[in-house]
Amino acid sequence: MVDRVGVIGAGYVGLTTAACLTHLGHDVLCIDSDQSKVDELGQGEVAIAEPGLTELVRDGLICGRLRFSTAMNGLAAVDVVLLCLPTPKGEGGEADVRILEEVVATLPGLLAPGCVVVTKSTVPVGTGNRLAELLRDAGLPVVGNPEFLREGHAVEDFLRPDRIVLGASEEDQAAAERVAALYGETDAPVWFTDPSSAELAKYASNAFLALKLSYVNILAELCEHHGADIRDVGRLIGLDSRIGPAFLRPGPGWGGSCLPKDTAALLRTAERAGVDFGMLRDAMKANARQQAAVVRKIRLAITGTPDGSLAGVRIGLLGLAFKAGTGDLRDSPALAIARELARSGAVLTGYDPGVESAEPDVVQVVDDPYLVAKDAEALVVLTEWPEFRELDWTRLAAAAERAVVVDTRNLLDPAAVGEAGFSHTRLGIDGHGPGGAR
Ligand SMILES: NC(=O)c1ccc[n+]([C@@H]2O[C@H](COP(=O)([O-])OP(=O)(O)OC[C@H]3O[C@@H](n4cnc5c(N)ncnc54)[C@H](O)[C@@H]3O)[C@@H](O)[C@H]2O)c1
Ligand SMILES: O=c1ccn([C@@H]2O[C@H](COP(=O)(O)OP(=O)(O)O[C@H]3O[C@H](CO)[C@@H](O)[C@H](O)[C@H]3O)[C@@H](O)[C@H]2O)c(=O)[nH]1
Repeated sequence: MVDRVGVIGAGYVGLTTAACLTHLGHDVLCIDSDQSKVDELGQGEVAIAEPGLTELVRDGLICGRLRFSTAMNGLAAVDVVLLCLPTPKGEGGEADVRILEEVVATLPGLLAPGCVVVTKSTVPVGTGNRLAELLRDAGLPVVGNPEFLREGHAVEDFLRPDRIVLGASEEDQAAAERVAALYGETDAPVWFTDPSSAELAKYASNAFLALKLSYVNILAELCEHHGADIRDVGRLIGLDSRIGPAFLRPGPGWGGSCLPKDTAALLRTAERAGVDFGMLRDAMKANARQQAAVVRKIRLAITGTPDGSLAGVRIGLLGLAFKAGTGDLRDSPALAIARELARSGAVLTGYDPGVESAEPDVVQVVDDPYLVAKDAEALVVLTEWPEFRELDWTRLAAAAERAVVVDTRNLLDPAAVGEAGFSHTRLGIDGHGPGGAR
């Protein structure tokens, strides 16, 4: 069945949702309060780099089933409206749902009775029940449908998700069925549950990933103390089907627009409920320590001591985004490390295939990876873009003042950087065993 769908918010989640639902045959009106974004999208210009997204947006515009607007009144004609609004980190760590609540408060005056209101934003447990109560008198059923897409894989994850979660009260089950039908034929398990379970499942999923990552980052440190290799340790624990191989690569810390804010929000939820979720607090602390440890490694590689001065030292950064495949700088560990290096007096140049500009007082962004090496005393790989492996390391060595590379993603080919004369610092690989020199 073709539905007339409204999507509010045209960011990573909203634009992907709008474009993919159009692709699945629906008629979609996508609303955003940002006039310039709406104008650009109406011209088929997509500012975020997501494989396949621009094509889907343009296909939708051409066939006339995808429209963009800032005007909410067009929503009067839709059967389902999906809320894809920001829920940023508020004071004390909890999710700030004010934008969402302000928009929801306007819906009874805008939507036709029977229109299904769907929360795709990540919202704290209890939000769905509260919204359902608020909208019941207006005859608007509410369904929670948390989104699990990853940046850089947004379209693929939306169209082929691991699961579709629908959280609704007993009386809104028919509405939940209607939302499930939006996705058409799918191989994914479609799971109907209550609103609170759907909300908690979303936070629990991100928090579990964060726990796994902090675990592997600490293991990498332990590997260094014992001369072990984190790649082998990760592979060997990942072969246990109960653990699985994903999310076992150490790095400069986990970041992005979701994991940091969602772990903080879940911790706050637990604190409010009087539930001790100390392991989550520890994982967050370990993440902050990881970024500090990387800064110490960089100091050590350049000055020979973990506390050495970086005043006036030129450092080239390869990668600024929080992970490869995106230009997103929100809560990027790479940028946090850059800030710390800049605070210590280092002079930074950075290149990232997805990033055109960052914080000018921290790092000068260039559009050529070889420029970051110019007169640098060290290169630091902070984001795992595969193309960094393919760089001409002899050329980089020639441009640099000193051939020193700190590879916080264990990405580079040791033979290629070694042959070019670089000293190569990695995470959890090159330790010297107990009592060895560090
Ligand atoms: N980014 C992800 O990978 C991802 C994945 C799953 C879930 N989520 C969750 O989805 C939600 C949205 O995240 P996002 O990354 O898409 O955010 P985003 O910041 O990329 O996009 C939000 C959009 O909402 C618009 N907006 C803000 N206020 C508005 C208003 N009052 N009316 C209309 N539009 C308004 C903004 O202009 C922006 O375009 C959050 O709750 C997030 O936690 C994000
Ligand atoms: O082995 C690994 C895997 C990931 N990371 C880091 O972990 C962070 C998070 O990566 P990822 O989860 O891929 O980022 P997001 O695109 O923010 O996606 C997460 O957050 C989204 C928003 O809630 C969810 O929808 C997704 O399911 C969830 O994976 C990044 O800094 C990565 O560099 C590592 O350091 N090592």
